[in-house]
Amino acid sequence: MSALQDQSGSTAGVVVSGVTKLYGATKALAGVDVAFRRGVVTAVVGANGSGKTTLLRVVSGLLDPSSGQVEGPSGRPVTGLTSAQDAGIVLVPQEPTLAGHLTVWQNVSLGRPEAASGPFLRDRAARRFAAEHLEGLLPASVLDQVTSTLNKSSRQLVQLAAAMARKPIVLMLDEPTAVLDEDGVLALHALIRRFVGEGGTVVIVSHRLRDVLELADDVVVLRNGLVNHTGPVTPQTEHQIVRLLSAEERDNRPAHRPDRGHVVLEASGLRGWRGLSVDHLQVYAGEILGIAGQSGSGRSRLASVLAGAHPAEGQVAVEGSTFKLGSIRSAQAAGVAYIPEDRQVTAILGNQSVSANLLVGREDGVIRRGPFRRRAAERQEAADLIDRFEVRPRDPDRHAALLSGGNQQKLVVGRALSRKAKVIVADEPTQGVDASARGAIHAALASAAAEGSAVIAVCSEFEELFELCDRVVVVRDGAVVLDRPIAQVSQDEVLASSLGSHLPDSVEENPS
Ligand SMILES: Nc1ncnc2c1ncn2[C@@H]1O[C@H](COP(=O)(O)OP(=O)(O)OP(=O)(O)O)[C@@H](O)[C@H]1O
Repeated sequence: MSALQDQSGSTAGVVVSGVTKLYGATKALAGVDVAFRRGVVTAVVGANGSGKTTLLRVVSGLLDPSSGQVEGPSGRPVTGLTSAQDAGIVLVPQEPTLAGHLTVWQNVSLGRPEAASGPFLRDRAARRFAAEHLEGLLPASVLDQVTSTLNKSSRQLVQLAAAMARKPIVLMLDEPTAVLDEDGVLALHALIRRFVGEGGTVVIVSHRLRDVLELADDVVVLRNGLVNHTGPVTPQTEHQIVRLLSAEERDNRPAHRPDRGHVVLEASGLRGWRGLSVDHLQVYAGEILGIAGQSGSGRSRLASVLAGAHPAEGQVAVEGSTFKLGSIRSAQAAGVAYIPEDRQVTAILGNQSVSANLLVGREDGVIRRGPFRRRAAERQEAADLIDRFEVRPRDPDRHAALLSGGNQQKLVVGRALSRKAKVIVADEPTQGVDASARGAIHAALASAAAEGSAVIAVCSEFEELFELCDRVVVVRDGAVVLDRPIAQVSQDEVLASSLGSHLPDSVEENPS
């Protein structure tokens, strides 16, 4: 960290002056003036598409601003990637940039002179170098693992170790906690506190209010590419942010659902895929079943088998008819809609329009009459979905790749929920979306259940689990270890069973 201590007494880490960024007619940044202080964590919050990622990319030299300028910690202007790197500005992006086929130690050490001789890594030195930077984030046992075999949370922590290995003075984090499990969040928070304690500057983009309130000293709220509010985090901040972010007052509570109906999905004897072992699971019409568990527990594996996205032994039936496990097509034909976890990789057709992404695969009477597609009806349906799921900008013809991360996610969710499926399997349905869209997605899942669908949602956040679901199953080591109505279980019990630990007797006697 000597680079940090070498800095002059100035309190300004980064100064952004009059920065605009245009993408054709879209003004992603419309004249941003903001300073990120040294020794301080600044949270940047705002609705999906408000310009947060664009601001981080401009500051870290990945994007040239259309006008305005950025000054780094030494007071020198940042004019591109190299000058940002020279200024010690390091970005950890939303989408991981690791080389999946390399080991963890190779990814952390890549490009570091301390670990190389010429263009080649010195294996022992590089491994030692990587181990130092991984400490406190992940156990040393992962050093030799091929990075693509790690779960998302661990990959994100490797990305963070690789960023710290670049000896940053300014650390820019774009949604770092979106994919982290609870341990990962704690490790990240500890690392950030240490780093700012030594004089570093941290800028963190996050949709999780918890990050802002627990971690940040300053907060910057962006709205439509402009700074809408900036100031210290105080006890009033939570209320202020929620008010500033919700475009309109909305009732986020799910609609009332009737009592659950008949069995819609029934799984039995599921075996395989890294120890998955579920004897029997039923999901009923009108209910939202939450799947909880630690990262790596098998919660996402179970969801993807139920959705036909991964083969396994055993059977899954929808209203009595089995479909072919491992065949999404067969599951879809049986009435299953799937919102996968890695949606930007597996679900977005980047070079297709927003409207094509929303309507892909739709063959129902709204869209088609006999052999003909109904173009006007298609446009209307796409416009309705854009409104309902708050996709921004409201442009059905825009390439999906040009949307912000949260808005791409709304496309995948909107597509799945518009099909009137019998079963909806949603893996982290609100990951990365803003507070307002989160409410819209919860309401859409609740209304699908109210109309008789069986909804299955993988929830890593307790808040979402308890707000959204009627029943919870907890998965540990590939097996269901708890299955309970949500009204009869406490957060402590869910946590304890996911960890395989026991609660003190007094708590076990009084669940809820
Ligand atoms: N390469 C691009 N081409 C065209 N428009 C873009 C491009 N990248 C971003 N935009 C647009 O710029 C605006 C700001 O996007 P940005 O990714 O900065 O938002 P964000 O606040 O990070 O959103 P999120 O919370 O969803 O990640 C959006 O309207 C987006 O559609």
